[in-house]
Amino acid sequence: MTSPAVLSVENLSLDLSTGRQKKRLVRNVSFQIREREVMGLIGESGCGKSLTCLALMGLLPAAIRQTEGRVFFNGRVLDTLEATEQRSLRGRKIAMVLQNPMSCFDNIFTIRHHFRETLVAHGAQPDRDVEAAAVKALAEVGFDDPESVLGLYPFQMSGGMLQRVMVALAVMMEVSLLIADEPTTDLDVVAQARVLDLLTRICGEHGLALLLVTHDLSVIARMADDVAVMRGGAIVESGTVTDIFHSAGHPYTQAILKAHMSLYESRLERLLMQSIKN
Ligand SMILES: Nc1ncnc2c1ncn2[C@@H]1O[C@H](COP(=O)(O)OP(=O)(O)OP(=O)(O)O)[C@@H](O)[C@H]1O
Repeated sequence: MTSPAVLSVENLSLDLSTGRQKKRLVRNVSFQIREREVMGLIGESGCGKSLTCLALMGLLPAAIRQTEGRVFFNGRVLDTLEATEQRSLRGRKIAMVLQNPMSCFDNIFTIRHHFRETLVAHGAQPDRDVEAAAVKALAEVGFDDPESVLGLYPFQMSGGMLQRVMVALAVMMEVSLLIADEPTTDLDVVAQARVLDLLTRICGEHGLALLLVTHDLSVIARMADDVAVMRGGAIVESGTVTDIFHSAGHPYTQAILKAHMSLYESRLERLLMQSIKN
């Protein structure tokens, strides 16, 4: 029996509207993510991946609006919920990990303050045992000394550490859906592997669904169950990773798979494979 959809996006369209400019940036995007499923979203730069994620979080820039379509979260239409209920749901049940996590933190407040504010923003009592919940979540995402992390300011932490704090906030809030928008882009390879391992482990242990945006097809091959390919604001092809990678139907998907092979099926990869075998 297939598990129910945590997120269901139906014909989502997003339009830019400024004084002079009107433009459709995302058109008729539809996909579903089920419990415990990892869905990859790939596509060329500027095709609308991040805007799609921001729309799901209710965080679109002021000039961009959702003009068509509906988003269901656990069977409930997000748009028809009261504004406060929507805000509460997004953040309490849906969390996002960004490529540039610094933009999500305020440098003048400690990590402790961010944990406290997140809980309070979603209706918890400020005197609840924030400290214990935060320490537990920070330990879960691999911090050896979580108590001391609570006293740090964001500017004292690396991008990889702040991403782990974002995942810890999601763990503490017990979200059901995590959206990771290019979580490895700004990291060195060791930190990349650490973040991907962390996402895999946390999603597995907590039964989260994951929407993973990346340009890296190896990451999709390794982590995702399904994949949707975007181009020019629309999804041109979607299906299981096995189906799409084995027999891509759309010329754009075929082109990116071919480009990936020519880039990475390289001498370096062969040498690495040999050294692993030896
Ligand atoms: N605040 C904004 N105002 C106007 N246009 C915007 C804004 N944000 C994004 N866009 C435009 O919307 C389109 C989609 O942008 P988006 O950031 O979603 O692309 P993307 O697929 O995530 O790209 P990348 O892979 O490079 O991150 C682009 O043409 C971009 O220029």
